[in-house]
Amino acid sequence: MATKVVSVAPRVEILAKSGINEIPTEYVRPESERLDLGDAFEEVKKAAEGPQIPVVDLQGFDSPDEEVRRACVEEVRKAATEWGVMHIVNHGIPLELVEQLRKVGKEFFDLPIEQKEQYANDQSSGKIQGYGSKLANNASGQLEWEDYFFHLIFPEEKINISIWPKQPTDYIEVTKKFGRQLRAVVTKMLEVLSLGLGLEEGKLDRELGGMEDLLMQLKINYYPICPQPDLALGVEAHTDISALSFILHNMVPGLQIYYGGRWVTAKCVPDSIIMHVGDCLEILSNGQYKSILHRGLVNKEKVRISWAVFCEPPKDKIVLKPLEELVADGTPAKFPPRTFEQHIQHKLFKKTRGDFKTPN
Ligand SMILES: O=C(O)CCC(=O)C(=O)O
Ligand SMILES: [Fe+2]
Repeated sequence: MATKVVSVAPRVEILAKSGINEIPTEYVRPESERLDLGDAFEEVKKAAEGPQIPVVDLQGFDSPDEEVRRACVEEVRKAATEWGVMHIVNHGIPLELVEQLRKVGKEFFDLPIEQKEQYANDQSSGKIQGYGSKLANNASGQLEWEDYFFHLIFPEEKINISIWPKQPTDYIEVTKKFGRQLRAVVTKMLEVLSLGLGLEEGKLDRELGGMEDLLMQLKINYYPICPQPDLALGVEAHTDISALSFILHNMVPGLQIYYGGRWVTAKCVPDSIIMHVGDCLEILSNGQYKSILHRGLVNKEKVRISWAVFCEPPKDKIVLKPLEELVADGTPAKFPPRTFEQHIQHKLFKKTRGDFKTPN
């Protein structure tokens, strides 16, 4: 009888709950990477000194006063240029809705494993939406300390609701509502970022596919408690392939940004949403806005959950390249033209080859 070889991703939640004191070797990072790893709670204490991720207030952009609007654009431009990441406050999403989103996501992950497995994705057959854990994608077999749930949330016509969690029963309603609200923030941020580049305010949204084609993918990252946080990573160092990424979390620290030659741990800023510049925006802006290297630490005390929403152009419809307005004799194009799909393949190729220290 022929046996089918299936690669089953181990669920980190099961490992974490098994009571082990030492993590399996696949989760142990290489020695060079381990030098500056640590428990996220310890690292965030150290972050009190040193550089901080900028906090940007978006309220100014709605002001009737042109000066106030301009100051807001400048604040965002500076953060996107120097850091490529910022905490946004007064983003406009009702805080009760953010709380509901956190609640339904947590309730899904609180379900028994067998129930979550009914939503398992199947990466080998291209079914990437659903419940999953990282599959080793290089020879070292290196794994990350997290499970996740991944699905499209916007535009609604493109959603496949049949793969969304049915439990808790309000998951769908709350998550859809959040998707709509976040799309309004995306519109606004792309306006601000366009103006920051001296472009007309609708430019970046259109270049990325606009209301019909720009996709918003939600990834709920679930990082169980880890007995050896100084050996593991929840998410290894990477830049996001998206145009923009938004992150909410359950106020447990973990996110680190590579800035000024060292890892800076993000503080938990109440009522804020984190926004990253991703590779696509770095390309369109000809490198003016930076797609930064970041990673996720784990800890010994608390489960961390984060909600990452990746805003992406369609895979093949658009050729991404530095915008004409930003290319001149003295500032040549820094990136060759490529579709989003080609960009993904290019990055995967570099990664499987092992030279992933400076992704892009
Ligand atoms: O959990 C986080 O804070 C970051 C997650 C992340 O970088 C990602 O999912 O791409
Ligand atoms: Fe990321």
